[in-house]
Amino acid sequence: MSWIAEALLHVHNWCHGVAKIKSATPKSDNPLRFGVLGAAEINFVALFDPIFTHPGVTVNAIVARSLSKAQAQIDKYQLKNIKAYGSYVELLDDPDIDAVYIPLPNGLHCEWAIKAMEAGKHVLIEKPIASNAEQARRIREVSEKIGKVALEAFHWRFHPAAHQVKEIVDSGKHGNVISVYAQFYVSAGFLKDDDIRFQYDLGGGACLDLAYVFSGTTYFASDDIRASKFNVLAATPRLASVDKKVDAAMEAIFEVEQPGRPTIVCNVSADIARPKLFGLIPKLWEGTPSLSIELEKARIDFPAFVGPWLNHTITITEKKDDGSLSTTKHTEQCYSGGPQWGEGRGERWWTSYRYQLEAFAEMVRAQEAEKEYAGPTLSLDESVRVMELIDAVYQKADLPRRGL
Ligand SMILES: NC(=O)C1=CN([C@@H]2O[C@H](COP(=O)(O)OP(=O)(O)OC[C@H]3O[C@@H](n4cnc5c(N)ncnc54)[C@H](OP(=O)(O)O)[C@@H]3O)[C@@H](O)[C@H]2O)C=CC1
Ligand SMILES: O=C1OC[C@@H](O)[C@H](O)[C@H]1O
Repeated sequence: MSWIAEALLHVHNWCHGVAKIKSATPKSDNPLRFGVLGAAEINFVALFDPIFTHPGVTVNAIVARSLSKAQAQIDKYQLKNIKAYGSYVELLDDPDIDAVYIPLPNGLHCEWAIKAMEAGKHVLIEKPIASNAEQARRIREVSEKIGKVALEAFHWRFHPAAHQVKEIVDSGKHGNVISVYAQFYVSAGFLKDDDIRFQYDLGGGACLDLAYVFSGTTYFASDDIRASKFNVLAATPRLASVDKKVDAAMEAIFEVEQPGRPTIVCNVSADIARPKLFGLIPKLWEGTPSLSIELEKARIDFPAFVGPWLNHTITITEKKDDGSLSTTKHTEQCYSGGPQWGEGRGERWWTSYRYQLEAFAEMVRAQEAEKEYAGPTLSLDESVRVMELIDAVYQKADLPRRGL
């Protein structure tokens, strides 16, 4: 599945001349040294590519359950000066590793994030942070106790476009938020039946795999997610043919209640095996994620909210007095700087993963220097709240929580 993101990234990098920038990026004397837990498909897009343009970060080791698989990934991407390991514990024992990236199946995130922190490493954990809220709380507890950074890799939250939309919403200029809608579909056939996403024991299911729809709706609906109360009103799954505990698709409606604000209704729709048209044609036109925010005086459309680095638009359509949409529209884009990074930070060509890496590296440096990190972030409290919402959706749908 990640081959699609990788192909798009190659086109993006080619269009922006990133190859030259990569070869012209020297590494600092004291870089943050990453070890990668698993030769996962997503490694190139989410970690290697951003590292190539970050002067302060290197990848120093990859481990796979078989040494030859780790070595094969090193060879495939022509990575230099990297150790290959054949046992996860061996990598965690390596004193030359400062931080561990965890692109394991969701059901293994919690176990290995905790083991990595206990081995003295900071952790960047692929989304979703864990299989359920209880596991997410355990990660938060260990991170706080040991004093290591643990960050959920919801990369879209680090892109300036997301911050721009958030600022527009929070400005109050368009009134209160009434509702938020988010969808993300993957066409049937893109994921094989034995994919980790269809395995209950590995934390499979549309809600967890496409958790962006929960992260997106709650981010824009909540002033402070810690003070928001979520009530799941409806959750309708379509079960996977390979395992009836796994949601191939989920449609859910939930309310967000917060002090001093009108209740907001959120609708989410996620599908990891979207049925084809006439059973034959993948509905590729439905393939891009999308998100819309209905406010009292306007509607904001932020399609491609998950991958704004490729190309995005933020369209604000004003409403007439009767609440219907007017023809007055305004479209903007934001690829660098923005309200949270600030003027001059980032580049047009930075992917959301590159922004995420920038933030993670700064968080680690701040933590090590016992300083406050003030840049864009995604707190473990937010990660826990999103997982609590997903647990509640599974409960409403009469499906077992993952990770039991
Ligand atoms: N941020 C993003 O844009 C994306 C994030 N993701 C997330 O990344 C994670 C990995 O996804 P993806 O790269 O597609 O998955 P892959 O199946 O390619 O990778 C999963 C890795 O987990 C390891 N693994 C360990 N135990 C098991 C097991 N019991 N069964 C299967 N694999 C195991 C394998 O490692 P080994 O090499 O040791 O055999 C494998 O490399 C998921 O959490 C997913 O949600 C995925 C795609 C995009
Ligand atoms: O970005 C993504 O796209 C498709 C999903 O299956 C994947 O896990 C997700 O992170």
